Amino acid sequence: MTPKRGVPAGPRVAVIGAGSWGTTFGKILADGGAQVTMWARRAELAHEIDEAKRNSRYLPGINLPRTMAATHELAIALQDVDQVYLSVPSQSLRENLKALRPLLADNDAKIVSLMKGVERTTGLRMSQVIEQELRCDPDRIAVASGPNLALEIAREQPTAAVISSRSRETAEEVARAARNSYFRTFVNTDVIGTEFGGVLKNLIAVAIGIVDGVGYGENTKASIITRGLVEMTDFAVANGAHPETLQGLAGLGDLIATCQSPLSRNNTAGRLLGQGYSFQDVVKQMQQTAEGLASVAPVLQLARESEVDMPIVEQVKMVLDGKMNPRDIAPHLTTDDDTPQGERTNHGQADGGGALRRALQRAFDQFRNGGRGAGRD
Ligand SMILES: NC(=O)c1ccc[n+]([C@@H]2O[C@H](COP(=O)([O-])OP(=O)(O)OC[C@H]3O[C@@H](n4cnc5c(N)ncnc54)[C@H](O)[C@@H]3O)[C@@H](O)[C@H]2O)c1
Ligand SMILES: O=P(O)(O)OC[C@H](O)CO
Repeated sequence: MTPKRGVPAGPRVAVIGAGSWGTTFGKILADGGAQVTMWARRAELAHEIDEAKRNSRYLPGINLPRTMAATHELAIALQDVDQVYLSVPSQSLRENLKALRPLLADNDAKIVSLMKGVERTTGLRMSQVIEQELRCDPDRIAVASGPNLALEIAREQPTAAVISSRSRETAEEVARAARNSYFRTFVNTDVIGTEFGGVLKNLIAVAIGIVDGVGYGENTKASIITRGLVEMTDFAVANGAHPETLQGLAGLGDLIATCQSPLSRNNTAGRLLGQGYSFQDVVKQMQQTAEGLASVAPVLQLARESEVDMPIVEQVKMVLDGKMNPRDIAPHLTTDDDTPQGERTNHGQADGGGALRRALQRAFDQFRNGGRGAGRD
């Protein structure tokens, strides 16, 4: 790792994971004045970023800031850091945190998740996995989300995102570091809604990719996006989120970007499925992380537990499992083929307010438990 030239005055930060999003976020932070050290799994990639200021595999054609350093040694990346940003595939987060934990034992740095998946084996959100593995105060944890296609941001196209933490102070501290002339950050304290927005839009983007691959047009896609937002909101609210969060950057905003863009890996994976490739072929062809593919099953499990209908996500699972012809996905946008269903526009009204009622019941149970429980953030 070379010494940093013209060391900036901002916070010292480490970014764990040097794929397309980790590297782009490192650039956002460095361009905002932070002292950034990237950690890459492969020594050659760390060397390329550190020396050539390029990441040719994940961000071809992008020049990285001169002040950005990189290493493949975790201990070096984490030395005296104020903030740690995590950007590895969601299914590998837990194993990575086990390696981080001893190195962060004497450090109360803020920990920020940049990931948009849930853990397949537990159904936990990334901030919950962080809390468990690092055994740290949730007030130190934040998540970043929004319509954030890495390559567009690496090209410095103007973009907004939201930083969420149970502690508004933490959210603001992270938001101050993660902003610059082309990247603006808002804050909220709805960690559940912010994380689920990012997870769920991936699943709807897979559905959009599927119908695109089949050759259906804009009516089909608009129908899926609109009904998809209803599913996202019902699910998130039933699991403790605020409905407004799903109307914001981490919900609707990200849904639009991911469903519209050929840069989206989830959208691309769906398109291949729609063109007739099997799930195994799609996984083989994907060079980068498409989180939606691993999140479908745990999300549906959580949906069943919280009694939320997710007809679109159910159909994505059936296509992934080879149990539904992609051409058949669109006619099944409702759960009931015989009785016309109400198109409710206020969350929680589709089932007579059931989702809202369950969320209130959970809040009440938690209150009775003295604040302990799953919906703490
Ligand atoms: N790319 C985007 O536009 C974007 C935007 C917002 C959020 N995200 C989220 O960021 C997260 C990371 O995505 P990405 O786009 O950077 O993925 P990517 O596929 O571009 O990069 C993943 C990185 O993780 C590394 N990696 C793979 N397995 C690993 C393991 N077991 N341990 C440690 N490192 C491992 C890879 O070598 C690579 O450097 C995902 O959750 C994704 O949903 C991505
Ligand atoms: O490429 P995707 O599908 O992982 O989407 C990237 C970002 O999440 C868009 O906000």
